[in-house]
Amino acid sequence: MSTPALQLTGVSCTFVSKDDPGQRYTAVRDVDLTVGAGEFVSVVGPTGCGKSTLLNVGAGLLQPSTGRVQVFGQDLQGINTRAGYMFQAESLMPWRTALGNVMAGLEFRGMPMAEARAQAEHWLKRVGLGGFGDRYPHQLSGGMRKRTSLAQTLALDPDIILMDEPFSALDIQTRQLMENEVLDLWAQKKKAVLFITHDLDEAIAMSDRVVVLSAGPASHPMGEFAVDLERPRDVAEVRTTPRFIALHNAIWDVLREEVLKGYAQQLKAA
Ligand SMILES: Nc1ncnc2c1ncn2[C@@H]1O[C@H](COP(=O)(O)OP(=O)(O)OP(=O)(O)O)[C@@H](O)[C@H]1O
Repeated sequence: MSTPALQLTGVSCTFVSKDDPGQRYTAVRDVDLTVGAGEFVSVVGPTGCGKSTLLNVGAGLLQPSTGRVQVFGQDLQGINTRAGYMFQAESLMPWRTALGNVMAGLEFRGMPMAEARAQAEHWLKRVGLGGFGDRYPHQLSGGMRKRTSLAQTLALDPDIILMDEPFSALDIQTRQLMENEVLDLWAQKKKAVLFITHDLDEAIAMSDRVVVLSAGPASHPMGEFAVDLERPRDVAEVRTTPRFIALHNAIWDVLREEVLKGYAQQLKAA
């Protein structure tokens, strides 16, 4: 097997509790998680189980309390420079146009201005925003802002793409369009993707593999499912196929109990 793009081995993350600074809270414990080069892996799990924590560990934004993180076989030190991120929250700079936003990362990397502009224009076109480069974020729809973020991430040509519920704020139609766009772009370049979502349908429709996390505390993977649906896929159409439904049932069997536990914990904490 080739060297994984991202490998977490025995990763645990313990925080000082937000509610009681005298207490420690172990969000994830002893997590092994691998994303192969070119593989699309989704992580699903109940709310608050530690999905974003694992993504932040993979991004190098959070150092695990114990465990090892390797990127293409090398121990990760500091920020994961081979990864690009796309988060749930809006990440565009409101004072920059769409083009300016896409150019920003390239400029920060020291790319000459003219080249950065050409690259950014290319990527805006690729995500269907060719004519919108001069618009500011507030002049774009939510879906267009997400597309701009996508162009921003892809323009940097990362080997690993980390996505934390990137489309959760979108309406269902726009969301499915974006999901299909991501799959098209992914199929062309086959980057390693670690995709975090609450939405099991989305996870199955997009991925090669779905990893199910248990409810916290000390969350850990409790099931892993290979998604053997043919590609290319249309995320709306694939949901109606018998194989999708069978996979959904199998994964939901594992996930249901954890979602209920996670929900009960939230109620207790409220
Ligand atoms: N910096 C921190 N300090 C204290 N606790 C934290 C910190 N970061 C995360 N946690 C806790 O760790 C747990 C996991 O959080 P995380 O955001 O990773 O969950 P999640 O699965 O991504 O949640 P959601 O599905 O709601 O987005 C939560 O209980 C959270 O409160």
